[in-house]
Amino acid sequence: MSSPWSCRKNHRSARGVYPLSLAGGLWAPEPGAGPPALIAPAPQHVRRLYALVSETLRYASVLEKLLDGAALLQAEKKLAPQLAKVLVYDLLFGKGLKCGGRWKALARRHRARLEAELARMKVRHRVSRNEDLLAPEKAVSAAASQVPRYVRVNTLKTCVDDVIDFFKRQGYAYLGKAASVEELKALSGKKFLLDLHLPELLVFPSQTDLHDNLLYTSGHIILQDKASCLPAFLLGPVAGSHVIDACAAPGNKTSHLAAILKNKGQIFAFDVDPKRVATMNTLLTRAGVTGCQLAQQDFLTVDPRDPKYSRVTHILLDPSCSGSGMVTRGPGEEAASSAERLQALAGFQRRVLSHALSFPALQRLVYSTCSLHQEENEDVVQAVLQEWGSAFRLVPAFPSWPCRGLTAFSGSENCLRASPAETLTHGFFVAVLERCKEGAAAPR
Ligand SMILES: C[S@@+](CC[C@H](N)C(=O)[O-])C[C@H]1O[C@@H](n2cnc3c(N)ncnc32)[C@H](O)[C@@H]1O
Repeated sequence: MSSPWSCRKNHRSARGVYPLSLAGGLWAPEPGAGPPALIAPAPQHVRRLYALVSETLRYASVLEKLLDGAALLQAEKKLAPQLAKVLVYDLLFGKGLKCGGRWKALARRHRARLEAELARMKVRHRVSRNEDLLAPEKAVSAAASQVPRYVRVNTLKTCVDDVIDFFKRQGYAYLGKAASVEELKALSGKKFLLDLHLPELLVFPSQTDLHDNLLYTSGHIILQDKASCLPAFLLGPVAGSHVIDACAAPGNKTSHLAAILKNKGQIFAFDVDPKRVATMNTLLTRAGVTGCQLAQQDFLTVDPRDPKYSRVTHILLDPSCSGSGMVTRGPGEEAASSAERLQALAGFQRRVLSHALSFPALQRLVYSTCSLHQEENEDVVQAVLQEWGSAFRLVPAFPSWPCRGLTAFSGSENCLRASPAETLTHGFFVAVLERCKEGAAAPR
């Protein structure tokens, strides 16, 4: 931006002048045109120049990501980064390039790639307006403060009616079953509702702290986000089933599975992290879970042909992910989801999902992440389904759930997504896979 820009009234390009356009568009010098003739700027052009520069600066971080994504500076080695930002700002967000010559031609050459990158960015951030790209972190934390306190009743130890009575005795007003997400959003003070989607979930205002509550410390209630209750609910094994929880610690979904199974059947729970396994052991005991074999083991090393797992019909797979959907995270943390890290995570997620599908008696599997990234969600599901040919299919996950998978491939709307803004939950993704009747037994 340190170039000696000056303004001129008419729109014609002229060698040797560095004019900025009328109406906020950019005029740029012909490369190699020699030193500019200095033209005294008219006041209205100074205002437009100022507006262009300050708007470019306002969008600087978005523009940097667009330049990176489209690899513009790698493709155009002579293009200075600051000039690139102004050009791209004007091309995509301004009034359209009004400059002539080589810069305009350069920007137009990359237009399709830049526009595609902008479209992808909007899909990733689930926004439709350019403005909304400016401070996604702010938008997320504002939405996060609206996420209610969800309380899952642990039916291994108590029932919904008893918990409602308990809270009423503690001075909370019970407002019945919610009819809409708006009702959840409007909750305040010492009031609570029964959730509209999940039968054993109570909903309190977001500031409600129940960590010291007797029902929590005794394992009668579990403080678990609504989205995180979806995987076990949608896996829905009948009592007596054999189920694997592949990446299980700290075990909220495992104890939910045990509640759905009424402690009848068998859960094989694995986690690679010894500390998390120790915590999980304590929490499962507190929740009254029996019939669960917990192993500190890399799930990828578990042998699907071991006769021990010959009756496993259901698998819950909630692998490590970027966590970009977790709304309690600090604003800077999203930056850690570099392309490299995402690629590594997605590679692991594909391997672990494919491994899970190789259990011979498997009928139904739920894959979930608390990530917003398509790379860890729809893309993983698509790649593994392709790998397995016609052996497994994606089935509609909770058809009445309002927020669906991104349109990444045909059928991806069968997946569901959750977000603070749309479903008043953490950001989350769920896919439900079922074995096809005539399906092949091994991946292609
Ligand atoms: C998202 S967390 C699981 C949360 C858990 N499902 C719950 O609801 O409480 C992912 C877990 O996967 C575990 N993990 C990562 N790689 C693994 C592997 N190869 N085998 C088993 N567990 C793994 C991590 O240690 C972590 O505890």
